[in-house]
Amino acid sequence: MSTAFLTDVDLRPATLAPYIQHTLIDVGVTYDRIVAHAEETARYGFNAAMVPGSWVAEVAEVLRGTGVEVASALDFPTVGVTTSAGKAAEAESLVRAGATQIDIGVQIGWLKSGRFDAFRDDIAGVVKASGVPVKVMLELPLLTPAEREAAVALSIEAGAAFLKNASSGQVEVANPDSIAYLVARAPEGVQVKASGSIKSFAQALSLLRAGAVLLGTSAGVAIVTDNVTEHTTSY
Ligand SMILES: O=C[C@H](O)COP(=O)(O)O
Repeated sequence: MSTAFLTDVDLRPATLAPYIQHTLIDVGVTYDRIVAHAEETARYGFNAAMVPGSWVAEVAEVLRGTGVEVASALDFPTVGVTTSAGKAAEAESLVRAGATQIDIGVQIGWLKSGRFDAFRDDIAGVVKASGVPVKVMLELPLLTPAEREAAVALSIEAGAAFLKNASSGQVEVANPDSIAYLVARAPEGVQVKASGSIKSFAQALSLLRAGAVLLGTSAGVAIVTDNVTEHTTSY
């Protein structure tokens, strides 16, 4: 995915749609809501519909033939509670159901306990079992500087396709500094996804300018229609 458009003169909210992963991971999501979300994802031309694993098959069915990706998140929102074997098995079943990308919560408790091999192998197990691009949710604000360095290096070693600053806005409001930190450490072939309370076109643009190539947000429609009341237009 290229960010060449960022130098274009035609920078409008709608041009960001292909960079947005349209997210709906709420408790109690119904069939009607999930189908509407999938249809909306295709209608606005978002990169992917990011949905709970339990609805992946239905979303894949709606999006069949549209070219829109189907993404899901493992061990989320309960980050760090799922076993490695459970994650790998779930990853395999999500891909069988139609997921083409997987985001995963990582075991930062293991990292903080010095269990580096276990931390890496937990991610590698999902990479191997899924065979699709895996995005690692690093929860950067919860890590010390040394833990951040280790988490990034171990994720890359494990085969992560994307480094992601955080799983949600409860952990971090996505910001250009975190994205630049990850971009500076991502080798060729590894990219950066921004996530966490991305609510406005201006904020989205600042994250892309920092080097993110994907934005995970539940406010995709507001961003691409620039229908966000709280932001002051400064782009
Ligand atoms: O990766 C996606 C995030 O969970 C999006 O959630 P949010 O828009 O509520 O921050």
